[in-house]
Amino acid sequence: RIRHYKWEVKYEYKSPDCYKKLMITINGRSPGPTIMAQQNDTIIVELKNSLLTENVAIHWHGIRQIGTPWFDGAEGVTQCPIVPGDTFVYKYVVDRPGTFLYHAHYGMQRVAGLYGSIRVALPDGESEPFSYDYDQSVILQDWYHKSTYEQATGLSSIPFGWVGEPQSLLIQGRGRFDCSTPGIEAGLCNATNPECSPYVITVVPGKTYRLRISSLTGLSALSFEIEGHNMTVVATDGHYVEPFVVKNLFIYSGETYSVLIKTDQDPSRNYWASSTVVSRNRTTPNGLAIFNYYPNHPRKSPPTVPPPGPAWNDSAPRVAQSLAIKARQGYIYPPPQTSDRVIVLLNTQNKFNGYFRWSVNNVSYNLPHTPYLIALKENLKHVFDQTPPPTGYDTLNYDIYSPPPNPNVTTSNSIYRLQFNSVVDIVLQNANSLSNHTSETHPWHLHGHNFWVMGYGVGKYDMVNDPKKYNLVDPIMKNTVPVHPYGWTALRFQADNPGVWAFHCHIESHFYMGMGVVFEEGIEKVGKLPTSIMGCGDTKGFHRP
Ligand SMILES: O=C1O[C@H]([C@@H](O)CO)C(O)=C1O
Repeated sequence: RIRHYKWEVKYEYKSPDCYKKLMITINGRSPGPTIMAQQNDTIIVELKNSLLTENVAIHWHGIRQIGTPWFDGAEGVTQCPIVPGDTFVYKYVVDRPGTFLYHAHYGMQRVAGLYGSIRVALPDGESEPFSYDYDQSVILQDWYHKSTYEQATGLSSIPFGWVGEPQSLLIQGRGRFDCSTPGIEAGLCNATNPECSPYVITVVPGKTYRLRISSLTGLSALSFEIEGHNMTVVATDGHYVEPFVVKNLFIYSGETYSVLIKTDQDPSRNYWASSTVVSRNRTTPNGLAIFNYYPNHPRKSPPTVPPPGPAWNDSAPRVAQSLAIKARQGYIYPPPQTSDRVIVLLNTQNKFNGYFRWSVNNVSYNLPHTPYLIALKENLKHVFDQTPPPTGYDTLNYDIYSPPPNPNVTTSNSIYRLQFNSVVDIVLQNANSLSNHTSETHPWHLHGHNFWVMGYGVGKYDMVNDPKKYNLVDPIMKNTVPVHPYGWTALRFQADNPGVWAFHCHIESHFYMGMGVVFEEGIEKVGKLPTSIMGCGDTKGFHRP
């Protein structure tokens, strides 16, 4: 089956949290339309860029793009940007059932509202290993009143202008900023605007709901809960999880979870659904939606105060949740028991020529102007640094509990070239940032693959002993995974998807500040590139037949 979408991307004034600002919409909406498909369908999205003065590119987050690496949507990696006025056609197969996402992958555009979800159902005749009566998707987001241009300019200025904590948290595109905050210009914030009335999840008593919860925050790690209701986690990133029950779900930018919720509480009232910032000293109020028991009025406020959420600085329950996620019995894809190569990636905040940057093994990442996929296929060796980036750091002497001793780094656009079909282990090692006693949570997202999550640990990764603790039996497969403060996370994947794939921190400002790497595998197996991805950098003129 072919699912054909026509999207127009443009700026519009919106008030998702009652405060009026420019937002990027798809066909007038943010979140954009949900792509509904069945496994093995072909998705065609005809995207018209009506942003007037701004390029665009859209990444299909969690879709592996097998055989179509040129439609991954990572600007600078797999395609040239789509220029204003142009229409670009994405065409790819959704090869796995589950919940996935799409979002802008150009500059810091995602945080302007250009995102949505993809829901892929099982083929006819197949059924899920759990049952439910209703199925609903909710995207969590954090929201800033400064434009992405102001944010990006601050991040790349001296003195450094940090984006700061978000002004509000959105649940399915709706949040609430306090319009009586001092200093707000008259007329910009209107608490009675229907655009910012809380999102309502209406439920019938005595049923089971599947809630597909995803996060596309720009910065925040979140805890999500529904007052008085437990949630049974059953899937993440398109893979079934051995079920476990939580009161609150920790979710990081780029992750998706399916949970089951029984509507078995007092049906005479409504309940709060709430998102709370964790892992950073929060100043943002909780995001609130209404979990509405039919037939109560959907706007009737619950009689209770919203749940405060967990303590922001207690990382133990977050690590515990990470450790609890295992592949579901009967749906286990056993990992290769050994790997061919180990790449350790030290995550640090540093400076380069006085600019704040994030880096991996002391190299801060810059995207080239000519996309790698085209450069590699056409053998344009001069467009990026051909020296491979470092595969580790000084594990013996580096103290992950102190700010970097040499805070200065280099920048590079070089890439890791992986042997086709080889098994690669990646160890993400977290450390102290430039501020004392601070280590942040970074959600890392890999394009083109699902990886096995082999293990998590606190402290410095031990090359000899920690691999012995890997889960070789039932590790979950995911596409996005957190590395916890002062901790490490180990992943394994098979380099079996010909193409060029980004791997980066999903915090929008951190990727913008250099927190990412790129892998190449099997470039010689990549088919003929479509000319539509060309036209920028050294590929100018390539689009002529
Ligand atoms: O990249 C970042 O910069 C700030 C801070 O470290 C410096 O202001 C912060 O919290 C980040 O995540």
